[in-house]
Formats: sequence, C-alpha cells, structure tokens
Amino acid sequence: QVEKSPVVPDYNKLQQIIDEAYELFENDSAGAPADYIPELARVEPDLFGISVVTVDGRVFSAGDVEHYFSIQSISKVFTLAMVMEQLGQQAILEKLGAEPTGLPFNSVTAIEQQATRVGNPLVNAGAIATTSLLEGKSQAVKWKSILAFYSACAGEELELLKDIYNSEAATNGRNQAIARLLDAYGVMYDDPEKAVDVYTRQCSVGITTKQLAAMGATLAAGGINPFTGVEVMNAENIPQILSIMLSCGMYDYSGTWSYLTGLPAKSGVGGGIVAVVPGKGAIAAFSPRLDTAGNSIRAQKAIAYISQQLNINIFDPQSVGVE
Ligand SMILES: NC(=O)CC[C@H](N)C(=O)O
Repeated sequence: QVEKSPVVPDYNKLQQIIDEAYELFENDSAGAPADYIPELARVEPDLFGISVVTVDGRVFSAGDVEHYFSIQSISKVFTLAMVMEQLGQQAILEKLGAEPTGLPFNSVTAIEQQATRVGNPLVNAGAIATTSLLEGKSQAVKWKSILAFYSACAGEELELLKDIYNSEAATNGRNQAIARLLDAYGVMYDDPEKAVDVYTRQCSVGITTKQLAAMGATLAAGGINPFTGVEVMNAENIPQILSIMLSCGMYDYSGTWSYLTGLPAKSGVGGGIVAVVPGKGAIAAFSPRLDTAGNSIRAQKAIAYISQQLNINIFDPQSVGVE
C-alpha cells in the first residue's frame, strides 16, 4: 500500500518553486528541436510547460501546459509496464535486459555489443523488441491496447498525432533496420515491420505536460491513477520499472541525471521529460529544444531545479522522511 503523501505539504511553496523554474529557464534557447523526424523540426521551439501531479491528484503548472506534443520515447516505459504484466519480471530481464548501453538511443553498435542485443527496454532496439512481445493477434489489436493503457495512465483519452506519425513512418528507415537486425539475432518476437509500425504509433501519441505528469504520478502511486482512482498496473512491477528508468531513462546522460537529481525519469525527442517521485507524485516538463543526447534542455533544467528545491532525491534519507 503506497502512502498517499503529497510532494510537499506546503502547496503554495510548490507552486512558487514551479513558477521560479519557469522564470529561470524561460529565456534559455540552447539546443535545437529534433530534426530527423521532419514534423518535429516544425514544432514551435519556444513552447515551455511544467506540471506536477501529486499521488492525491493535485495539479500545479506553469507555461504552455495545454499544448499537445508527441510522447516519443517516454512511451517505452508504459509499453514495458504492459509487457512486464503479461510476461513477468524474469522474462523482461532475459529477453530485453536492464543494462544501460552508454550509447545513443538509436545505436546499432549497442546491438552488436550487448549480450541481450536489445540492451534495455528504453532504447529504440529494446523498445521495438518490447512492442514485438506485446500480446495481440494483429497490429490493430496491439495498438488499441497501447492507446487504452496510456489513456488509463493519463486518466484521460489520448489520441494519435497523425502528422507526427505520418512523418516518422515515412522516415524511420533506421528503426526498420534495427528491427531487422534484431530479427536476424532471433530477438524480434513479431514481424519486424509490424513491430516498428506499432512502435512508431506509440511514439506519436499526443500528450500535455499535465497528462504526462499524471502518467508519472500513476507510477508514483503504485499503479493507481491519481484522477480516476483506477488501478491501471500491477504495483509489484513498479520498482523494476523505476529502476530501469533511473539507469537508462535519459539515454547516455542517465548517470549524470541520476547524480544531479536522484530521480527515475524518462525523456523523449518530442521535448518531454517525466520524473517520478515514488509515493509522492511526478514532475513533467516540455520544451522542444534538445541537447546532443536527445533530452530537452529546459525540461531537464526545470525538473532538476524543482527536485533540488524540494529535496526529493530518493537517495537522501531526509527526503523519504528519515530524520
Ligand atoms: N528518443 C526518442 O524519443 C526516440 C523516439 C523516436 N520515435 C525514434 O524512434 O527515433
């Protein structure tokens, strides 16, 4: 049973810290939006939003929190949750692995080097393999179950951003090559083309920062969505999911991220990042300009600032209530 304590007891202070983070980084224009997916290069780069959702369903926000952006790689966490529920934790370790690659998210070199080939479920190879493992007799059935599960985690109906999907589907030769290479190594569990198509759809789901924070808060609350009260995933798998997020969720920057924040997080090239504070809530931020690893620069800075101000590093005994 997860104790439903808020992120901080003083909600005015929390809102103030979020506003400070927004103001501090509002004019930071470092980095550039992803351009290997043509539609992502067309997103308004100045958009910037921050939302916190607590496990008891309170919402705190600043900036462009109504804007729908593509979830991209953050989807990998939630498809992993589905497959872990279907196949169990041991199968995830054996078939997908839990080792950070130390290489870019779409690395082919990593496939050649890693014992499980796919490395972990949060890089492209591992995520496409994860999607290929998902139950469902057709692509349509798998996609429907993914959209329903993500929506249950957000507590609201989510939709595909069709322009993003079409743009990525027309340009994802690298992911198709990755899927075929995995197939050659015997670690692709569905037709590679179909698996990549379902994966591309899941990456193109549109979300707001509030919905993303709600998805994170569902992980923080033992699998119970803070708005609907629906138990959407098995609480027993959440420590394993968060552990993989901590070691692999920010690609080849995961070690530094963990050092700075002590929070499991996941980023996507759409510009979103969500960080989970177990038992308390989640912080989501969105800004399209990315660093060279593919992580949103302002989203990183905003979440790191908020986490440091709130003292919610999971490795700090005081942050978990030990005096
Ligand atoms: N890092 C990401 O967000 C990558 C997701 C993107 N859909 C891709 O496959 O390249």
